Amino acid sequence: MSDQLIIFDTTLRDGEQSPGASMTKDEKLRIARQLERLKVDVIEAGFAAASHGDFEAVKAIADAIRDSTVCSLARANDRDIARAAEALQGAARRRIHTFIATSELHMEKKLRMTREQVLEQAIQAVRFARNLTDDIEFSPEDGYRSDPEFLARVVEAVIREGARTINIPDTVGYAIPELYGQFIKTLRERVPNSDQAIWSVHCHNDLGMAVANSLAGVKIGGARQVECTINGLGERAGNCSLEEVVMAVKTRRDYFGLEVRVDPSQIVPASKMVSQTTGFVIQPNKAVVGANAFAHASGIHQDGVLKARDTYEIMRAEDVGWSANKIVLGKLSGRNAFKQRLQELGVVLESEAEINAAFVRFKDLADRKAEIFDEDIIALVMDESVTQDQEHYRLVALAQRSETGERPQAQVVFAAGEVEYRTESDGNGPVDAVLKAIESKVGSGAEMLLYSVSAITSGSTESQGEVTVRLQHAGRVVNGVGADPDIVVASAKAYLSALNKLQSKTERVAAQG
Ligand SMILES: CC(=O)SCCNC(=O)CCNC(=O)[C@H](O)C(C)(C)COP(=O)(O)OP(=O)(O)OC[C@H]1O[C@@H](n2cnc3c(N)ncnc32)[C@H](O)[C@@H]1OP(=O)(O)O
Ligand SMILES: CC(C)C(=O)C(=O)O
Repeated sequence: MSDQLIIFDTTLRDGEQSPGASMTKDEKLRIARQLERLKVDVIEAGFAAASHGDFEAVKAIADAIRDSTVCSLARANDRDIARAAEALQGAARRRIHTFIATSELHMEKKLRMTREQVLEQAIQAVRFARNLTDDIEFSPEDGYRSDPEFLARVVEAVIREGARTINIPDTVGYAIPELYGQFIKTLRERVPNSDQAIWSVHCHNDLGMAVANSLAGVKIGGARQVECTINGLGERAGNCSLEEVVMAVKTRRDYFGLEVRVDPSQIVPASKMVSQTTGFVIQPNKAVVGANAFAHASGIHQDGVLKARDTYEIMRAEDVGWSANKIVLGKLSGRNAFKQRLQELGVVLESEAEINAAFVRFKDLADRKAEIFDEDIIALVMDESVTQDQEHYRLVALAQRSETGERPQAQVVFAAGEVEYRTESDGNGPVDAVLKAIESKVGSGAEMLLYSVSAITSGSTESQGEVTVRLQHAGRVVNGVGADPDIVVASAKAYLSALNKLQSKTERVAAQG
């Protein structure tokens, strides 16, 4: 038996059957080119008989793709099969995939056909398709819920007619891995000409077992083709996810002993393209392609990964197309990850005491903010070095009240050396009230040349605000910077930081004479 596992991607056919995932011809063509870069063996481009648009999409893909086989699905009737063949005419390698349901339920209630009629229609369909092209795949729809004895008769007959691939779908995601694997194995043993075809699995994810079932079909059943989709897109709860099945086979080559042609470095680009095209967002904890798949947020894991990646990673982020793994700093992080990030940012803190003080402030910030970005750390360390060097004024507490139609009020407690001051004021806005309250006690007489606020971390209202205050007094100009998720607090810190600098300059001037 071959040790090559064929990857049959059906994102553009079964994936498109997800409600809301309909794609235009150009979108499908763009994804097909990415699937070719990914080196999937077969691209199921659509269902040519479904509509004029899908015919054109299958045709465009067949005309453009050179390195993967291009396939169209077709019901087991001449019209659908002829339409598929026509759309696929320009393909370098083409496949017609025809199907008909074989379970009692589907035959009786949906097709309203007897077993013998279904058997005959399957034979006629494959015979007709075989006259149009060599590469024919046959699927007994709802195969897993079909009577194995009848299923074996159908499969034997279509192989005799020239079907090269026999795909046994778990159409409604009812299978259990071990049972599905055994089902395929037993079926292969029952079909006398089974070795004249490649066996394939096509699993749906209704019970969340599509990948596990597909892998059992391979390992236990001996299937050598897996039908799958990018991001597990597909009818209802989706299909077997391509990225998971490929990385399982590659990562556990010791167990499966199989080769896949897929270039894993194209997985994440493909996943992003499909997500952006369909608007189906990828859950962060999705295996392989989720934003958190290679991210570490807790100190013990971060420490382990920094010392040896394989302590907590079984795959390399770069191998599947991420730029790198991620150490996400937050409240669960430890000193080692913090120090490493300082180093990466080129921030040099001289002593362990300085690092420890910055780390305490980092933990304090992390308690108030979900994720700490690089800019947060730089601001936090800058704040810290001012504090270490020259802190005379320190913010202790602050309260402010503003209401529509009322003048904002602020109460501030700050320390000047050993003495603590309580002060209050109103102002045009909450920031104005706070700064006026401080100035009313300090009486610096400094003129404010600049007040600016920026969100120093991207994306959300959770970001830290960074406030810069520039003061001028007696011919000297100083900048004070303060950062905090609350911009009124950041403003008070920035103002006090500028006052500290003014004061230390005053002291230096006084000392010099
Ligand atoms: C398990 C799967 O994913 S199967 C693929 C599912 N994908 C799709 O259905 C997407 C594309 N489908 C379509 O665009 C349309 O359903 C078409 C063009 C195929 C058919 O449209 P219509 O002719 O209007 O038929 P409609 O969809 O209402 O019903 C399906 C008909 O096909 C028959 N049929 C279903 N499966 C098959 C089959 N594999 N082979 C032959 N006939 C079939 C049904 O019995 C029904 O026949 P009836 O009209 O005599 O009752
Ligand atoms: C047509 C077949 C392969 C299918 O999509 C299914 O049964 O789920």
